Amino acid sequence: MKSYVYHSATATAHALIEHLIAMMEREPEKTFYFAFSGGTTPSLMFSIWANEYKEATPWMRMRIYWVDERCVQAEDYESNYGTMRRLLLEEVGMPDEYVHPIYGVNCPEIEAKNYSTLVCRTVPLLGGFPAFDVVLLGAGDDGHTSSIFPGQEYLLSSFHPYEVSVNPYNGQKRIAMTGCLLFAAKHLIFFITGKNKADVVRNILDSGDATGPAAYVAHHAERVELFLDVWANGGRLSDNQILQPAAK
Ligand SMILES: O=C1O[C@H](COP(=O)(O)O)[C@@H](O)[C@H](O)[C@H]1O
Repeated sequence: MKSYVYHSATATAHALIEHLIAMMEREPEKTFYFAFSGGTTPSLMFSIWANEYKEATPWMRMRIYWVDERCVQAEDYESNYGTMRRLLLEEVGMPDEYVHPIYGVNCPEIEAKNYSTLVCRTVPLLGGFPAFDVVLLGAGDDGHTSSIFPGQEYLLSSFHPYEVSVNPYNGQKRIAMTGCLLFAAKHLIFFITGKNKADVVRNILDSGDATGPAAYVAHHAERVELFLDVWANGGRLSDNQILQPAAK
């Protein structure tokens, strides 16, 4: 596992975008299959990407999928697809045929099956499973990742690519990428910022027992990278430098 720590969420987002663009530049003939997470953390990255890297990004070689979705309509502020569409995809003119949303408004059980079928049909297989080039993950401060919450670890060993999960805090249904795709990804990248994530990041970086889905995935997947801001890393920019929060 490699971790990269930057002095702010903005700097982390810049570094991650540049990392992804560099990855695509190294293979100029290749089409890249991305699965993006939702939540609030990637919103900053989407805005920076649209505003500062529109010309530098090979959009036509990107295929866009989602790690997870909340079962709401795309116009809802909670929609992971709706957020990325508004902040990034519409801004850069990404063609619809390259974008594969999870339809949160559909019956969750049917949508999980349909999306699993779509992913199996369109994402190149490796060892019998669809293998995304990049799966971008976040983590909740309770240790959830994708939409796999603590107590739902059985989804990590599911052979269905996507399954229905439930947000235990409000009963909202979700559609979540499960272990069979998470562990098949060529690059699994966590993008985590903010001091409320420091405990979960410590658990991810700690080689001891994982205490939640995010740490479990990080400990058991290959080629895991963490893009962190200093606050998610417990105030540490490096092993010997501990920052204090700036006074407001
Ligand atoms: O509910 C979700 O939470 C996590 C973390 O979200 P954040 O708002 O704390 O950034 C996210 O990775 C996941 O995709 C999302 O649906």
